[in-house]
Amino acid sequence: MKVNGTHYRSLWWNAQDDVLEIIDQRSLPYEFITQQVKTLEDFEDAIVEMRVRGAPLIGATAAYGMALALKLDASDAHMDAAWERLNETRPTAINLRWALNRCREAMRPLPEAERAAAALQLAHDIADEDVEICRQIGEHGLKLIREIAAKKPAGEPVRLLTHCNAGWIATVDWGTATSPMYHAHDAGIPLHVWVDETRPRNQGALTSWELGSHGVPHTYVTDNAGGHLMQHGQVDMVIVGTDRTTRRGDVCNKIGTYLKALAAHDNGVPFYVALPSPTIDWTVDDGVAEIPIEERSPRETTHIQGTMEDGSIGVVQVTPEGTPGGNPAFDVTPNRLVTGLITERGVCEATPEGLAALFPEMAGA
Ligand SMILES: CSC[C@H]1O[C@H](OP(=O)(O)O)[C@H](O)[C@@H]1O
Repeated sequence: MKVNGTHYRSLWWNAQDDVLEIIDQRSLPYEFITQQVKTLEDFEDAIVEMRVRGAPLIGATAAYGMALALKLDASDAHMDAAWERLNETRPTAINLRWALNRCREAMRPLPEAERAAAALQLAHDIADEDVEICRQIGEHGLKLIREIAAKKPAGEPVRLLTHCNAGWIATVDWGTATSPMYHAHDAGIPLHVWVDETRPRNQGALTSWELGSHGVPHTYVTDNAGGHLMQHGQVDMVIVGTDRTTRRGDVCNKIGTYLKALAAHDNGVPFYVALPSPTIDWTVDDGVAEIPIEERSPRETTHIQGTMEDGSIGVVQVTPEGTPGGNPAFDVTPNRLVTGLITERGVCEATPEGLAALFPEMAGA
């Protein structure tokens, strides 16, 4: 999407320097900083430290990481070692494992001399595919928003709520949850988006940065405001992203998503999940029991980053010295609380049958 009028993807290949470039999201929304990712350690750091974040973007980044590894040493042993190192970076988003497996399975049969170029091309393909998948999610989500708009007086905005950042910077472009918003805004449908702050890393500020840059009206609210807004009829639809959705439609997403789903269910508010197919884990049924939930540093909860009075980026401690912090980074929303899944192939129920109908080649695998 555009940043100050210039189109960007969240990562891109710098052919002149033969290196991957990323937007360093640790500096957003305060500063727009790009970074070259040159070594495998750089790739690991970018994912672990969330310079790149969001399930699809993590997957695309990992694909470029494998390409670099094979450029350095195209042997099976080095490919497997790189697979292990990149797979260890973050445990929950399935796109990481999906991209690593897709690369390794494609490279294994090739002669070593062909692997580096083939892996780089595959990384480009994965990035381009993600852009198209997210665009298609936008088209299918637009239909849902248009249906709501049709029931409102002319000019009255469709009021959405979203959690975390499932935006264009969580993917290669468009975003997942935000793609329907951008498509609806561009189609002239009045919108207002309630943006959850999303502690502890405050990805809601990233969503606010994105929506503001695109001119989409929004309000940044505390994580705990969503239930109140829904109780008072202020939300027409919830759209969130996902880091891993099971074959029966259980949805793993940023911590707090489950609570939004409970509030939506209690208040009869449609709760939709924007779901690119690489984010479906076809090997898992029960998300609560089977999806590994990343436990991140307690410091992310006891401290918070922001812009200081002098304009510098600073970190302040919000708890007493020595207070222990807990930081589960995701939770799982059972499929019974999900109204529908917005995929690149259309919208389906959050059920095994719904997903199998859209992805028969995967469901039966
Ligand atoms: C389009 S996937 C976005 C997904 O990823 C985020 O997690 P994180 O910021 O920790 O990478 C969050 O769960 C979003 O919904």
